[in-house]
Amino acid sequence: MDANQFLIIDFDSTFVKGESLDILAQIVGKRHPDPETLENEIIALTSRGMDGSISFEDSIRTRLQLLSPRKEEIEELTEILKQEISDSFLRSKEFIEKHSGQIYIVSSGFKEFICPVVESFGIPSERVYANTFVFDYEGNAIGLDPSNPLAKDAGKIKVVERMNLPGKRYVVGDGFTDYEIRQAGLADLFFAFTENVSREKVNNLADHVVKSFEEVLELIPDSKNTSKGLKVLLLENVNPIAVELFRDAGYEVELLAGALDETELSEKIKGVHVLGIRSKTMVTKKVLENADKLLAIGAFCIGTNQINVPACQELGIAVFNAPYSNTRSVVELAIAEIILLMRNLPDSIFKMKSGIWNKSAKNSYEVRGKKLGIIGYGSIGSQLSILAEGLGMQVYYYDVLEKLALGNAVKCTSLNELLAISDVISLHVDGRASNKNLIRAEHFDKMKDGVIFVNLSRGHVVDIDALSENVKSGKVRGCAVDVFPTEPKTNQEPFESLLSSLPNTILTSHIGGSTLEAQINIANFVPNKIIEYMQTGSTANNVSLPEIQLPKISNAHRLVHIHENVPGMLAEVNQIFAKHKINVLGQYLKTNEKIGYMITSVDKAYGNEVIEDLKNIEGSIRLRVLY
Ligand SMILES: NC(=O)C1=CN([C@@H]2O[C@H](COP(=O)(O)OP(=O)(O)OC[C@H]3O[C@@H](n4cnc5c(N)ncnc54)[C@H](O)[C@@H]3O)[C@@H](O)[C@H]2O)C=CC1
Ligand SMILES: O=C(O)CCC(=O)C(=O)O
Repeated sequence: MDANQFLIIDFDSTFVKGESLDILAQIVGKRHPDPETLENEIIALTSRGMDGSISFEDSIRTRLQLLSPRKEEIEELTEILKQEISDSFLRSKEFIEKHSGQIYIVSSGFKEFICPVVESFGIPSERVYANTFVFDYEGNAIGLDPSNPLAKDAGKIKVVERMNLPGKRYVVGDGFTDYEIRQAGLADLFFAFTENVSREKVNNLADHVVKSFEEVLELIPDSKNTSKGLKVLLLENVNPIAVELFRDAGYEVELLAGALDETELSEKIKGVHVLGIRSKTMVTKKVLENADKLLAIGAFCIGTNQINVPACQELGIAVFNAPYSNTRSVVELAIAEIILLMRNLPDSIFKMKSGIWNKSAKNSYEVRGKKLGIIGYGSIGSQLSILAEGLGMQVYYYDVLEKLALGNAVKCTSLNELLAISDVISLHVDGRASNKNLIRAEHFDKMKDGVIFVNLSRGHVVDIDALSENVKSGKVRGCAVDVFPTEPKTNQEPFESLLSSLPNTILTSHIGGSTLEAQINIANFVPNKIIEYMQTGSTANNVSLPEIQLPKISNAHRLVHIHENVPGMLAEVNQIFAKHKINVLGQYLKTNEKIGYMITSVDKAYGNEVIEDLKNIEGSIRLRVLY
């Protein structure tokens, strides 16, 4: 059992073999005129209270009135109960002692006889929630403390609500009132415990019916598998491998074929822990405001401009992408398109399909010796540079960052220099907002007459009207466009573009990265990064939070604290650990200009107070208990 798991155990007929008040009836019966009737009445009232056929409040009050036990009779009961501990609990004594910090007894019985029984298992009276007797001056129990919520119907619900345990809660018991905790949404699982008694009505409601405490322990989910109950929403038809990987790791996965618009996604995102998208889904501020559970976003592509990354950063949401998985596919398409356009093939193919035979060398050129200008010399641009050189092209490039020239490529010091020199221009910048209309009318004016123009980067980077005008005028002799300012959300939606009827023009449906190889690479890469992040806190390769990759520490508990990057955070967090006598085994903090990301491994389980204290530090953004 891990630090964020808690067991809530019933006492009567669960921790001990019988119903305490039934046993008490036998003891009290020794001084009663009609012991048999008393016993039968008590047993019947117990049973009807336990299976929910009368209210618990009525059941306990009537039983107490009938019994009126004396102090020494309660002491006698305690001694009997010590001998009546359920066999499987006795066998699990070592486990209970070891994890007693996470075990609570919640019973409608009485502390007076429960505490002495469970304390021998290391469970102190503070973790026993039960009724207490009210005694008269002669030591007779005349009632029960009415202010205790357990004296009333639905008492267990109130108690567990107040306990506010910070993690997974598992209820073990044989009665309807135990199930009610789960029904109220305050427990993750309810185990109907049938080692001593089996109540059909209760069993039917349980998540698991168990014959022993060992069975409970076997069925408690491995909390290191932090994915249990977590929801993944995958959009835009990501490869099924991703679905399998998340399902294998225990996530609940929903896969949709298309993208969703802002309104649809704002609704759909509620309750989702991990969102997977490709390039079309816009993760806007509004979507994030509705993302009540979101911990991570996977962009199953290179570009992340469709995601409001700064907002994710402020909310402590990790954003992962696949920075290299489809690079080669885009480069190959760019090469293919450059060759096709240099040979004027789109028009020749069209003519042939229309029944026109036109054997001609007009407007048909080799790529060898031509000048290729690459705008954006990142992963794609620089790989295109190598392949194009292999075909005999002379490569020129322009980038806003200082980039090492590969092979014989020549760096241009300005965009205008590149535009003026190139026979072919290929765009490979990222989709940052400032790149909107990076290439517009004034830039086409600066290009050579008869230039070939390729855009496989992002639609908004080129002014489509200007491109269209320049193709029509012949300034641009041919163009290939894979990305558009507005793209259909699904394959069922129609596509319209100004460019559709232009000569020597290749239009593709944003398929630069759509090869089987690339999609398989991405579908493996992104889920694995996210699963690792969810389990260990490792942010390696994410684009929103500071990056930390961690060594595994065994026999430790780990939590993640994401906070505003303000002075003194490390000290404040560690003061809290010191205050609670928790020893730090490993700690990693990395900051960027806005936030700090801190992972701490500690030597022992921490309770709600620690978590609350950490959450209450001014500037805390998010606290995740990993294990
Ligand atoms: N059509 C498709 O299916 C695909 C499209 N892409 C697009 O290609 C883009 C580039 O991908 P990578 O090369 O992997 O990214 P990258 O980040 O490695 O390279 C982008 C380069 O562009 C440079 N840059 C940005 N703005 C610039 C500007 N205004 N002028 C000059 N240089 C500028 C950057 O400094 C960087 O070196 C992606 O961001 C994505 O939008 C990526 C994969 C598939
Ligand atoms: O394959 C896709 O859906 C998008 C590819 C892309 O544009 C990217 O990787 O940035």
